[in-house]
Amino acid sequence: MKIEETSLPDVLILTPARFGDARGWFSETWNAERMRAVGLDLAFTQDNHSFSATQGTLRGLHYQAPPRAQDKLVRCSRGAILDVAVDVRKGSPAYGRWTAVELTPENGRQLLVPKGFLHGFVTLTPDTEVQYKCTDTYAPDCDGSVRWDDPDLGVDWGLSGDPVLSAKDLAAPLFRDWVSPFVYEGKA
Ligand SMILES: Cc1cn([C@H]2C[C@H](O)[C@@H](COP(=O)(O)OP(=O)(O)O[C@H]3O[C@H](C)C(=O)[C@H](O)[C@H]3O)O2)c(=O)[nH]c1=O
Repeated sequence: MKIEETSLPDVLILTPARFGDARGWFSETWNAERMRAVGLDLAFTQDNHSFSATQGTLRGLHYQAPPRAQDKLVRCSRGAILDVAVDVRKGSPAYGRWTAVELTPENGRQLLVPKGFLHGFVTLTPDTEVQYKCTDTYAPDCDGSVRWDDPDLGVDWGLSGDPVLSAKDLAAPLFRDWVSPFVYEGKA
Protein backbone atom coordinates (compact mmCIF):
# COMPACT_ATOMS: atom_id res chain seq x y z
CA MET A 1 0.00 0.00 0.00
CA LYS A 2 1.51 3.32 -1.03
CA ILE A 3 0.65 6.05 1.48
CA GLU A 4 0.88 9.67 0.36
CA GLU A 5 0.06 12.94 2.10
CA THR A 6 -2.25 15.52 0.55
CA SER A 7 -2.21 19.28 1.07
CA LEU A 8 -4.01 18.55 4.36
CA PRO A 9 -1.61 16.66 6.66
CA ASP A 10 -4.19 14.24 8.09
CA VAL A 11 -5.92 13.37 4.81
CA LEU A 12 -4.00 10.54 3.13
CA ILE A 13 -4.04 8.80 -0.25
CA LEU A 14 -3.78 5.01 0.09
CA THR A 15 -3.01 3.20 -3.16
CA PRO A 16 -2.96 -0.58 -2.87
CA ALA A 17 -0.46 -2.68 -4.79
CA ARG A 18 -1.85 -4.60 -7.79
CA PHE A 19 -0.57 -8.13 -8.44
CA GLY A 20 -0.87 -8.66 -12.16
CA ASP A 21 -0.88 -11.85 -14.18
CA ALA A 22 -2.17 -13.06 -17.54
CA ARG A 23 -5.79 -12.79 -16.22
CA GLY A 24 -5.51 -9.21 -14.98
CA TRP A 25 -4.67 -8.18 -11.39
CA PHE A 26 -5.51 -8.67 -7.71
CA SER A 27 -5.40 -5.99 -5.00
CA GLU A 28 -6.06 -5.82 -1.27
CA THR A 29 -8.02 -2.58 -0.92
CA TRP A 30 -7.90 -2.78 2.89
CA ASN A 31 -5.93 -5.01 5.29
CA ALA A 32 -6.42 -4.01 8.94
CA GLU A 33 -3.34 -5.89 10.16
CA ARG A 34 -1.00 -4.32 7.61
CA MET A 35 -2.48 -0.86 8.18
CA ARG A 36 -2.20 -1.19 11.99
CA ALA A 37 1.48 -1.98 11.48
CA VAL A 38 1.95 1.44 9.88
CA GLY A 39 -0.12 3.28 12.47
CA LEU A 40 -3.53 3.34 10.75
CA ASP A 41 -5.73 1.54 13.27
CA LEU A 42 -9.24 1.89 11.82
CA ALA A 43 -12.14 -0.39 12.71
CA PHE A 44 -14.54 -0.05 9.77
CA THR A 45 -18.11 -1.02 10.62
CA GLN A 46 -20.06 0.00 7.50
CA ASP A 47 -19.39 -0.16 3.76
CA ASN A 48 -21.24 2.22 1.45
CA HIS A 49 -21.77 2.13 -2.30
CA SER A 50 -23.37 4.95 -4.29
CA PHE A 51 -24.21 5.24 -7.99
CA SER A 52 -24.57 8.60 -9.71
CA ALA A 53 -26.03 8.54 -13.25
CA THR A 54 -25.17 12.06 -14.34
CA GLN A 55 -21.73 13.62 -14.76
CA GLY A 56 -21.57 16.64 -12.45
CA THR A 57 -23.48 15.00 -9.59
CA LEU A 58 -22.22 16.49 -6.34
CA ARG A 59 -22.73 14.79 -2.99
CA GLY A 60 -21.51 16.92 -0.09
CA LEU A 61 -20.21 18.54 1.96
CA HIS A 62 -21.24 16.04 4.61
CA TYR A 63 -20.26 14.84 8.09
CA GLN A 64 -21.58 12.72 10.91
CA ALA A 65 -21.17 14.55 14.25
CA PRO A 66 -19.72 13.10 17.47
CA PRO A 67 -20.41 10.75 19.17
CA ARG A 68 -21.05 9.07 15.82
CA ALA A 69 -18.26 10.68 13.79
CA GLN A 70 -16.88 8.58 10.94
CA ASP A 71 -13.47 8.09 9.39
CA LYS A 72 -14.00 7.23 5.70
CA LEU A 73 -11.89 5.37 3.15
CA VAL A 74 -13.23 6.31 -0.29
CA ARG A 75 -12.58 4.76 -3.69
CA CYS A 76 -14.14 4.99 -7.14
CA SER A 77 -14.95 1.64 -8.74
CA ARG A 78 -16.52 3.00 -11.99
CA GLY A 79 -16.22 6.35 -13.73
CA ALA A 80 -14.26 9.08 -11.93
CA ILE A 81 -14.71 11.56 -9.08
CA LEU A 82 -13.01 14.57 -7.61
CA ASP A 83 -13.02 13.71 -3.92
CA VAL A 84 -12.89 16.61 -1.44
CA ALA A 85 -12.14 16.86 2.28
CA VAL A 86 -12.34 20.03 4.41
CA ASP A 87 -10.71 20.38 7.84
CA VAL A 88 -13.40 21.63 10.25
CA ARG A 89 -11.71 20.77 13.57
CA LYS A 90 -11.84 23.84 15.80
CA GLY A 91 -8.27 24.79 16.69
CA SER A 92 -6.73 23.01 13.70
CA PRO A 93 -3.94 24.95 11.93
CA ALA A 94 -5.70 23.93 8.68
CA TYR A 95 -9.23 24.87 9.82
CA GLY A 96 -11.41 25.69 6.81
CA ARG A 97 -8.82 24.44 4.30
CA TRP A 98 -9.73 21.82 1.68
CA THR A 99 -7.96 19.28 -0.50
CA ALA A 100 -9.19 17.51 -3.64
CA VAL A 101 -7.95 14.26 -5.21
CA GLU A 102 -9.13 12.53 -8.41
CA LEU A 103 -10.13 8.93 -7.76
CA THR A 104 -10.64 6.47 -10.62
CA PRO A 105 -10.70 2.66 -10.99
CA GLU A 106 -7.56 3.04 -13.11
CA ASN A 107 -5.48 4.96 -10.57
CA GLY A 108 -6.77 2.79 -7.70
CA ARG A 109 -6.34 5.67 -5.29
CA GLN A 110 -8.32 5.68 -2.04
CA LEU A 111 -8.79 8.83 0.05
CA LEU A 112 -8.69 8.49 3.84
CA VAL A 113 -10.93 11.21 5.30
CA PRO A 114 -10.62 11.29 9.12
CA LYS A 115 -13.25 12.33 11.65
CA GLY A 116 -13.46 16.13 11.80
CA PHE A 117 -13.45 16.63 8.04
CA LEU A 118 -16.33 17.45 5.74
CA HIS A 119 -16.48 15.05 2.79
CA GLY A 120 -17.94 15.38 -0.67
CA PHE A 121 -17.33 14.45 -4.28
CA VAL A 122 -18.38 15.47 -7.75
CA THR A 123 -18.63 12.92 -10.54
CA LEU A 124 -16.45 13.47 -13.61
CA THR A 125 -18.24 10.94 -15.83
CA PRO A 126 -21.75 9.53 -16.17
CA ASP A 127 -22.57 6.26 -14.34
CA THR A 128 -20.02 6.72 -11.56
CA GLU A 129 -19.87 4.35 -8.62
CA VAL A 130 -18.21 5.17 -5.31
CA GLN A 131 -17.52 2.70 -2.51
CA TYR A 132 -16.34 3.71 0.93
CA LYS A 133 -15.76 2.22 4.35
CA CYS A 134 -16.83 4.02 7.54
CA THR A 135 -15.73 3.60 11.17
CA ASP A 136 -19.25 4.13 12.51
CA THR A 137 -22.68 3.17 11.28
CA TYR A 138 -25.27 5.55 9.91
CA ALA A 139 -26.80 7.87 12.54
CA PRO A 140 -29.32 10.19 10.85
CA ASP A 141 -29.64 12.34 13.99
CA CYS A 142 -25.90 13.12 13.76
CA ASP A 143 -25.90 13.63 9.95
CA GLY A 144 -25.04 17.16 8.83
CA SER A 145 -23.84 19.21 5.88
CA VAL A 146 -22.34 22.56 4.81
CA ARG A 147 -22.90 24.33 1.46
CA TRP A 148 -20.82 22.75 -1.34
CA ASP A 149 -20.27 26.21 -2.87
CA ASP A 150 -19.57 28.08 0.36
CA PRO A 151 -17.67 31.28 -0.51
CA ASP A 152 -15.46 31.15 2.60
CA LEU A 153 -14.36 27.56 1.90
CA GLY A 154 -13.96 28.25 -1.83
CA VAL A 155 -13.72 24.61 -2.92
CA ASP A 156 -12.79 24.37 -6.62
CA TRP A 157 -14.94 21.48 -7.91
CA GLY A 158 -13.84 22.05 -11.51
CA LEU A 159 -17.49 22.32 -12.55
CA SER A 160 -18.40 23.84 -15.93
CA GLY A 161 -22.11 24.11 -15.06
CA ASP A 162 -24.56 23.65 -12.19
CA PRO A 163 -24.16 20.33 -10.37
CA VAL A 164 -26.90 17.79 -9.72
CA LEU A 165 -27.67 18.14 -6.00
CA SER A 166 -30.03 16.55 -3.47
CA ALA A 167 -32.63 18.73 -1.75
CA LYS A 168 -30.63 18.27 1.45
CA ASP A 169 -27.48 19.65 -0.16
CA LEU A 170 -29.40 22.52 -1.74
CA ALA A 171 -30.58 23.51 1.76
CA ALA A 172 -27.22 23.15 3.56
CA PRO A 173 -26.04 26.08 5.74
CA LEU A 174 -23.19 28.42 4.93
CA PHE A 175 -19.89 27.79 6.75
CA ARG A 176 -20.15 31.13 8.60
CA ASP A 177 -23.61 30.19 9.89
CA TRP A 178 -22.51 26.76 11.06
CA VAL A 179 -20.86 25.66 14.34
CA SER A 180 -18.44 22.78 13.98
CA PRO A 181 -18.94 19.92 16.46
CA PHE A 182 -15.29 18.85 16.00
CA VAL A 183 -12.23 19.83 18.05
CA TYR A 184 -8.60 19.47 16.91
CA GLU A 185 -6.70 16.96 19.08
CA GLY A 186 -3.43 16.93 17.14
CA LYS A 187 -2.70 14.55 14.28
CA ALA A 188 -5.65 12.26 13.39
C1 LIG B 1 -25.26 8.12 4.22
C2 LIG B 1 -26.36 7.11 4.33
C3 LIG B 1 -27.58 7.31 3.71
N1 LIG B 1 -28.57 6.38 3.84
C4 LIG B 1 -29.84 6.61 3.13
C5 LIG B 1 -30.52 7.89 3.52
C6 LIG B 1 -31.22 8.32 2.25
O1 LIG B 1 -32.50 7.71 2.16
C7 LIG B 1 -30.35 7.77 1.13
C8 LIG B 1 -29.43 8.80 0.51
O2 LIG B 1 -28.74 9.45 1.57
P1 LIG B 1 -27.90 10.77 1.28
O3 LIG B 1 -28.68 11.68 0.38
O4 LIG B 1 -27.41 11.30 2.60
O5 LIG B 1 -26.67 10.17 0.44
P2 LIG B 1 -25.40 10.98 -0.02
O6 LIG B 1 -25.78 12.34 -0.50
O7 LIG B 1 -24.66 10.08 -0.94
O8 LIG B 1 -24.59 11.17 1.34
C9 LIG B 1 -23.31 10.64 1.52
O9 LIG B 1 -22.46 11.41 0.72
C10 LIG B 1 -21.23 11.84 1.24
C11 LIG B 1 -20.23 11.81 0.10
C12 LIG B 1 -20.72 11.17 2.44
O10 LIG B 1 -19.52 11.17 2.72
C13 LIG B 1 -21.66 10.53 3.37
O11 LIG B 1 -21.36 9.15 3.53
C14 LIG B 1 -23.07 10.66 3.01
O12 LIG B 1 -23.53 11.88 3.55
O13 LIG B 1 -29.56 6.73 1.74
C15 LIG B 1 -28.39 5.22 4.55
O14 LIG B 1 -29.31 4.40 4.66
N2 LIG B 1 -27.19 5.01 5.18
C16 LIG B 1 -26.17 5.91 5.10
O15 LIG B 1 -25.08 5.66 5.68
